[in-house]
Amino acid sequence: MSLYCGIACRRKSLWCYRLLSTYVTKTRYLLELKEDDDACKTAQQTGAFYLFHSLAPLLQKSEHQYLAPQHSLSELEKLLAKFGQDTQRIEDSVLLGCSEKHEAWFALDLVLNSSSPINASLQKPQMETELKGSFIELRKALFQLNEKDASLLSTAQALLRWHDAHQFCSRSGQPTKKNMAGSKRVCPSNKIIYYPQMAPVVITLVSDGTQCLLARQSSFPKGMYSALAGFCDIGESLEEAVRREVAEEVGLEVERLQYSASQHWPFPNSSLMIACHATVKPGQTEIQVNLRELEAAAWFSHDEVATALRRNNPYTQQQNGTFPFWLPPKLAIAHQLIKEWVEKPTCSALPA
Ligand SMILES: NC(=O)C1=CN([C@@H]2O[C@H](COP(=O)(O)OP(=O)(O)OC[C@H]3O[C@@H](n4cnc5c(N)ncnc54)[C@H](O)[C@@H]3O)[C@@H](O)[C@H]2O)C=CC1
Ligand SMILES: [Mg+2]
Repeated sequence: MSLYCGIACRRKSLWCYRLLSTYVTKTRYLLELKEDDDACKTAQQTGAFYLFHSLAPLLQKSEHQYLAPQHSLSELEKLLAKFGQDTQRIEDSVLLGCSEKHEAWFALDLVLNSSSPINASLQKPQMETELKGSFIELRKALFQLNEKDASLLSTAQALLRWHDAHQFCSRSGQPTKKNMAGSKRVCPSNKIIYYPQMAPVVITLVSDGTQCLLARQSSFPKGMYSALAGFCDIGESLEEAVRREVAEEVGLEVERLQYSASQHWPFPNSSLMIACHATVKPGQTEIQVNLRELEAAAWFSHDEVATALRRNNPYTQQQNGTFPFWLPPKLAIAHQLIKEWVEKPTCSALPA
């Protein structure tokens, strides 16, 4: 689908209108909202707001999944009045994206960044009653959201958390000021601009050609195994980070590496998960688990992994008290990486 968006590009003093795709016009519109506070404020008039309470999104339960309700600006203004807050609070909201029809989406945390104290008579349970929903920890709800809501709420939580943690300039100690969209903060005294950041993390599915290596940390839910993951060190390339993480965590050297996909991951802070397949050197498969980082690691056959991917109810404890081997849910990039390997076990191709 494409349309004339009215964005003009100047070429030799002539304005020429190009036929731009819906995606391009949407992207340009969002860029304008990030750069122009007035345009962003105007977008709030027709925008939709997702609400949070101390970084937990407002959700409504519907059958086996959660839905994230949206509120219009006028609904939000009425709610803020009921909660004893100034409508000025709306300026604390952050821009998340927009629909194809340029309805902008925002997120506002009703508690964080709040300069006006919350009406003591209206605490969280009363707010939930008023909002006909519950504020639920994103970690608990993420896998019961549809893909669009999961992605929007992950971005929202990451941005709201970043703003909450960057209220002051690390150079001057003065309060920083958020732009209307929330895409940056500026220190008024020295003009330093702070942008939201993500930490790069490599996640690698190591294979020996026929089996794949999965590991678990003691903090994982019982029975769950995943691919090896680790934060990139400063100065490292992606390839170097993969080699180091695999060596550190399971004492193996990887030889071949293939990029698969990436994903924003909001926990515990904001990470960019970069997923790769890798193969170990032939005959070098003996694992030496680093017990400071992992609880266990093991090689799994193609059949074992394919069966685990089909498992629906992973938390069910077996009669002997153990939990069945299961894998991260569909929305996690680890799941996609493992599924890719099951469908094509010889993924890894490039030298590491
Ligand atoms: N979306 C997905 O499918 C998956 C996501 N993950 C995420 O990957 C991330 C990294 O995995 P881990 O094995 O925990 O990493 P890791 O193997 O690097 O170990 C974590 C340790 O690294 C250090 N570290 C270095 N840089 C850090 C930074 N920027 N932030 C925090 N700690 C840092 C800390 O000492 C920390 O305890 C986790 O946050 C986890 O949530 C992990 C597996 C699957
Ligand atoms: Mg790790």
